[in-house]
Amino acid sequence: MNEDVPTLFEWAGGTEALNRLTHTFYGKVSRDAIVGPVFKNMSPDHSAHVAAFIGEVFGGPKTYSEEHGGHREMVMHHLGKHLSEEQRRRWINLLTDAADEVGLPDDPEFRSAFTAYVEWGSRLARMNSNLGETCDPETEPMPAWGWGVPGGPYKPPSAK
Ligand code: HEM
Repeated sequence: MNEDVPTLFEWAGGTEALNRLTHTFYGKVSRDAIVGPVFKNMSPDHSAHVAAFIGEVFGGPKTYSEEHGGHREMVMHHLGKHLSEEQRRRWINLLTDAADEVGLPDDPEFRSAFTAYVEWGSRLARMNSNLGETCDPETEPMPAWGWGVPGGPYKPPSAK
């Protein structure tokens, strides 16, 4: 990728913005009747860990890999949770609400990449949650997400 192109992590606003996102999001999750019950035992660090995970996927620091067990650990957290499609969809809807509420960039390019990643990741999380012991998390590398087909950050028409 061209060195002048910011990563999704940088464009999102870095660690501080992603922490704001997940903090607001898990507040909504914990109050929600559909998805709240599966998170009733989440740790106080949960939102910071998920922010670190997403940040790393988006090209930020490798904090989740270096300090929180890496991709394998994330997959392991979902095994046996038996998530339903209704719960996954609510998770996505609440995350999108939180993204708007905390003012994550709302340009078409960023939201396309963001939504593609969480749609993909949440479907894998749901699949893994129903796999039980047949899942081998070792074979799943940490994903690295980019801008995708839109091809880079939004540029206002006058800057093109
Ligand atoms: C892109 C999608 C997703 C990502 C990146 C993600 C990431 C993570 C991470 C990093 C953890 C471990 C947190 C920690 O270390 O404390 C975790 C745990 C968990 N996730 Fe996800 N997740 C995703 C989707 C989902 C969805 C769609 C659901 C449910 C509808 C879900 C339910 C859970 C649950 C129940 C836990 C364990 C909570 C506990 O410790 O009790 N995840 N997730």
